[in-house]
Amino acid sequence: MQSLQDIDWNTWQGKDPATLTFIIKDEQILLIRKKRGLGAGKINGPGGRLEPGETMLECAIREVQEELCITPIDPIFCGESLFQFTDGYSIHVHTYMAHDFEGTPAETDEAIPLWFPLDGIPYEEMWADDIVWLPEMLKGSQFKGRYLFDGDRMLDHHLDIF
Ligand SMILES: CNc1ncnc2c1ncn2[C@@H]1O[C@H](COP(=O)(O)OP(=O)(O)OP(=O)(O)O)[C@@H](O)[C@H]1O
Repeated sequence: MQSLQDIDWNTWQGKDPATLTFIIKDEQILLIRKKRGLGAGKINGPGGRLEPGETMLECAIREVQEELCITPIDPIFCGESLFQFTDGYSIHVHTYMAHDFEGTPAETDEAIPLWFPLDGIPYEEMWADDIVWLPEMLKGSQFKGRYLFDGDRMLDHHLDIF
C-alpha cells in the first residue's frame, strides 16, 4: 500500500468513525495538546471516536465537553477526512466548527487547551494532513479528503472541496 490508488474507496469503511471540532472566536482558534490516545503529543482539535448509539453531532459535542470542559454551541458540519494507515487501521473523521461555547476551557487528563491566532496555526506540531484541509475549512469551503499514512508520515493525499 503506497498510494491512494491501492485502496478501493468505493467499498472503504473506516474502522472507527470519529469527530474533530474547531471553535473559532475573535480571530482565534481553540486547539488542544493531546495527552493520550491516537496522536498523543500533537496539537489538534478536540475530538474522538463515536460511541454506540450517538450521532456524529452528539459525539462532536461530547468530546469537546470531555476534553476541555466546555460545550460548543451549534457546531456545523464542515467536511470529512478518510484516513487509511498502512498497518490496516483506518479512521473516518467528521469535522465540525463552532463560533461560541459555554464554560471556560480547562485542562483535563486528555488535553491541554491552547488558543492560537488564525494566522499562526502551529501546523508543524499537527498531523501532516491538517495543513491540506484546515485552510480550506477556514475559508468556508466544505471538503472531503482521502489520506494514506504510514504511522505519522503522510504517503499520499487527495482533497476535494465544494
Ligand atoms: C491521521 N491524521 C489525522 N489528522 C487529524 N486528526 C486525526 C488524525 N487521525 C486521528 N485524528 C483525530 O484523533 C482523534 C483520535 O482520538 P482517540 O484518542 O483515538 O479517540 P478517543 O478520544 O475516543 O479515545 P479514548 O477516549 O482515548 O479511547 C480523533 O479526534 C480523530 O479525529
